[in-house]
Amino acid sequence: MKHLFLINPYAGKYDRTQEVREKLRTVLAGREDPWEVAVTQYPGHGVELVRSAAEQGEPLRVYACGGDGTLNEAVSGAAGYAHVAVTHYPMGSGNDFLRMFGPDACRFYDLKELLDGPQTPMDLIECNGRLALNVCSIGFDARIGLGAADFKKLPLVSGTMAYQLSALRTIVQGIHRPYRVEVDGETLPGEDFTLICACNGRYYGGGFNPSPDAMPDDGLLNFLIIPAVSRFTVLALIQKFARGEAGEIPGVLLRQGREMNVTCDRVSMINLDGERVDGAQLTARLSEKKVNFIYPAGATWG
Ligand SMILES: Nc1ncnc2c1ncn2[C@@H]1O[C@H](COP(=O)(O)OP(=O)(O)OP(=O)(O)O)[C@@H](O)[C@H]1O
Repeated sequence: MKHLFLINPYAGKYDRTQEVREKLRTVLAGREDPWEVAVTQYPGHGVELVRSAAEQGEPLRVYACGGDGTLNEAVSGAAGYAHVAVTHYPMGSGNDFLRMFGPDACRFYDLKELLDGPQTPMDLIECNGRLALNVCSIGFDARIGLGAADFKKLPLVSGTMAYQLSALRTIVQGIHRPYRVEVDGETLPGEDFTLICACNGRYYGGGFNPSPDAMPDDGLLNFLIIPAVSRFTVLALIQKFARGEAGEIPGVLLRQGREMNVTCDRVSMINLDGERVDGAQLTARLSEKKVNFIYPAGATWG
């Protein structure tokens, strides 16, 4: 059994590569299993590194040392390889996928818990030809979260301020847009929507909880479709969304299924586990039991 530690030096607030290397030397001292550190050099490199390690054919455990983007890359590289398993050693700013483990989420910070942890097959979302483990979305949330990058580049603008400016721009430009939404062949009623999510996990965007009941191993995706809301009610919507009460928003549509198709009237930002993909069409399809996920023994997500 080989262990591969995939480190993203750009995750979180500063580069922790050296710190992780030192920790690994201590934690792995005396163990016979071969292990290796791979540091990502550019976005997408993690997928290539994990896939080429998987193709060697021997049993492999991959530890994504970074945030949700790094976990996404590790999972995308490991998907479909039965002899490979992946876990998350959280070092990002959000680390949202792990939040569904509740009080057990903090156990992922202990490498020893992960080294011998059990594994279970989890579903993935195939989204416009890429893979996601957690949440794919389009609409108000994606425009704010992904659009913040435009403001982060400006001088004197902090991270929080970038999100506030992005929220302001999104509200001014219009909260809802015309979309055609279809879930498992059923066209959903309505023409204008605020936000559309396909959830395998439960949290995203730094703790927002669109789907408190989503289970990443139940062979189903949870879809949340929020209709058009006014500028006056958007704050109440955000609060409910953060607390996992989106189902109480008037007119909200909740579905469980295997495939959602969304057509937009223009090329839009699509959120895929916190990463940006642009398109005028979103297809989010269940990819059942596609990756093995390692967790601390006894930790639960049910
Ligand atoms: N060497 C690199 N240079 C630039 N970007 C990189 C490099 N390696 C990985 N990346 C990219 O860094 C991005 C951010 O990584 P990640 O999501 O893991 O951290 P984060 O944003 O701090 O955490 P979270 O998503 O949990 O908030 C990802 O899009 C990944 O593709």
